[in-house]
Amino acid sequence: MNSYVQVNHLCKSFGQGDRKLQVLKNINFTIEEGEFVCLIGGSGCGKSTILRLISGLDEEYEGEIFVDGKTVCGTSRERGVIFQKHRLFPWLTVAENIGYSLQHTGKKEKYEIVQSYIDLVGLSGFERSYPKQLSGGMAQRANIARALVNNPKLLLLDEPFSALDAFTKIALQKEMYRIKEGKKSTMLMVTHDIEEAVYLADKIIMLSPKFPTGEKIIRVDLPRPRDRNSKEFVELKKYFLIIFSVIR
Ligand SMILES: Nc1ncnc2c1ncn2[C@@H]1O[C@H](COP(=O)(O)OP(=O)(O)OP(=O)(O)O)[C@@H](O)[C@H]1O
Repeated sequence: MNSYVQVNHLCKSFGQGDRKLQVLKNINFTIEEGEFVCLIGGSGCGKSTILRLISGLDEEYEGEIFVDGKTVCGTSRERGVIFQKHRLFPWLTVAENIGYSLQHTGKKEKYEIVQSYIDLVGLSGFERSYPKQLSGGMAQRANIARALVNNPKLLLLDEPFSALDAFTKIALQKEMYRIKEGKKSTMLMVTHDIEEAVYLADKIIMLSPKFPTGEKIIRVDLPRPRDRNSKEFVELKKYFLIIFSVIR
């Protein structure tokens, strides 16, 4: 059976001639339907580039990228993207931002859908607020709801919590996993935070040109809900930190 996402022999360069920079060299991995996968690696190793290629925002590469058995061709509502900084429209309210892409949905249905996502991300009471009236964590919640409203089968997240304070970050990590389980979506998240990866991921893909094939894939089999203070969690985190210190 084919995996939901299949990346085969992926290579990507920027620039040409003397200025050519090869960022990705022979990257291979798969993501199964419903899996939560984290992508980690040193700064500049090409994590965001992989996300952009899978999302279809960048279509120039060598190798193969299949999502749901089809070669990725341009962006699609089936693949939602969440960036580090929210991209809410400042002139629209939270509810209007979340419902923005539902332009062809009837008024009553649209209201119900938007409200259900507002509830899902814990923003009830802030429907009529504007982005500038929200905290960083609340804006990112609205951003997540806006991506989820299209019911994407695959959610691509580029360091979505890195600008948040530690408490908000932990709360949103928990909610992200709850949302993934509830909506049965598949998620690929880029992160610098090893603890975040060990907490969330079913599988961690480490990127480094120091690995023979450009990447190393490690399954995280800790039971859920995960306890950040358990011996197994702390040991796994230490293990990743050691590998990370060698490969970056
Ligand atoms: N549009 C572009 N044009 C030229 N070079 C680019 C472009 N996008 C990315 N790069 C280069 O590709 C490399 C990988 O960038 P990318 O953003 O994928 O890395 P990253 O692993 O996500 O980094 P970080 O963890 O610091 O965000 C970097 O050297 C970057 O300068």
